[in-house]
Amino acid sequence: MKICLLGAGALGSTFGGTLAEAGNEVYLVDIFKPYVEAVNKRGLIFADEPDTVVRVPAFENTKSLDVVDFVIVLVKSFATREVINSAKNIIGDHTVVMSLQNGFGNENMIADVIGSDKVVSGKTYVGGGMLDVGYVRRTIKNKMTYIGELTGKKTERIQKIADVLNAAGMMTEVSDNIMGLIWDKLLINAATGALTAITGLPYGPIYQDESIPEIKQVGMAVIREGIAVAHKKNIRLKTEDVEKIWYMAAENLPYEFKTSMLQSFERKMKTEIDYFNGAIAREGDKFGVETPINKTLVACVKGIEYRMFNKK
Ligand SMILES: NC(=O)C1=CN([C@@H]2O[C@H](COP(=O)(O)OP(=O)(O)OC[C@H]3O[C@@H](n4cnc5c(N)ncnc54)[C@H](OP(=O)(O)O)[C@@H]3O)[C@@H](O)[C@H]2O)C=CC1
Ligand SMILES: CC(C)(CO)C(=O)C(=O)O
Repeated sequence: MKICLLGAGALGSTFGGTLAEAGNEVYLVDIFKPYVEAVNKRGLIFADEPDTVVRVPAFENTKSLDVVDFVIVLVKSFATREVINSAKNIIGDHTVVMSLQNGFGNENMIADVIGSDKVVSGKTYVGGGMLDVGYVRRTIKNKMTYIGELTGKKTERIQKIADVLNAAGMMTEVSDNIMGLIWDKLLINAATGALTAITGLPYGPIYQDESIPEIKQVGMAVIREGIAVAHKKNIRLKTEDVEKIWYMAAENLPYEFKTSMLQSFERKMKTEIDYFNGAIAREGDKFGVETPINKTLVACVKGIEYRMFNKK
């Protein structure tokens, strides 16, 4: 299959490189020039044991590419609209575009640009970490990816994509409830992302030691508000057990684990807060559900971002 990764950071490289290894024709597209140069010069390197080098072409944009069969969007959510607008030339009548990003709202942004008939969605528990430019740690073993049509239908095209991912060793299931899966993960990201980013704490003190009970209380309040919004939207969640969802966020993750939002702050980068707690707050406003705790966390994270980017 001819596949283009829009955004070849930690997770885009993980998916793109693994799909290329399995024999697909893969193109990695990323605006970070040193990455593109490094991958084209010495290949994409996975920190496996031992290292694996995957030869896969990388590009700074899609200008020189033709129409592909399948596009996976893996930029951070705040860059979704821009990246899809810049990649219209590779999207033909039969191209399928899938967001595997965290957060809520990416599918709508993509559909606004190319039409909803070409858009499918996915949620993944696969992990990627960029250890150095073009040098990536991938966590694939026993990590599920769920994909689905926005309509919930089990179509031939979604099954074909699942087959391609499974053939590359990425365990994938087609779901008829992709919106439910999006919200299951949204609750997890909203509960832990902002609280860890604001406090600067890894999971250990929060989950293993339970040193600060107030953090768990606030995290659970975030989840409760999210479930209330999901109810109004008729979203089918996997579980509504608030405490279970709180602990699911830390399943199989080590003491020193840092959420993606904390990692963004540590790299002095913008966060996906608008698509995590911000999305719950926006949907709450739309459906008449109060979300004061989520709104407070959005305000705190945005305040920190402002301070970071407006230093005098
Ligand atoms: N990493 C992980 O383990 C997981 C990540 N996710 C989700 O996956 C998504 C991607 O995350 P992750 O890979 O960690 O993020 P990264 O920041 O590592 O990767 C995103 C990449 O996209 C690049 N980019 C930004 N704008 C454009 C553009 N217009 N065109 C091309 N490339 C662009 C960025 O470049 P630059 O940095 O120069 O802006 C960066 O290299 C997020 O939604 C995240 O929440 C979900 C599950 C696990
Ligand atoms: C690992 C997890 C699920 C947070 O718990 C995550 O997706 C993130 O860090 O963004």
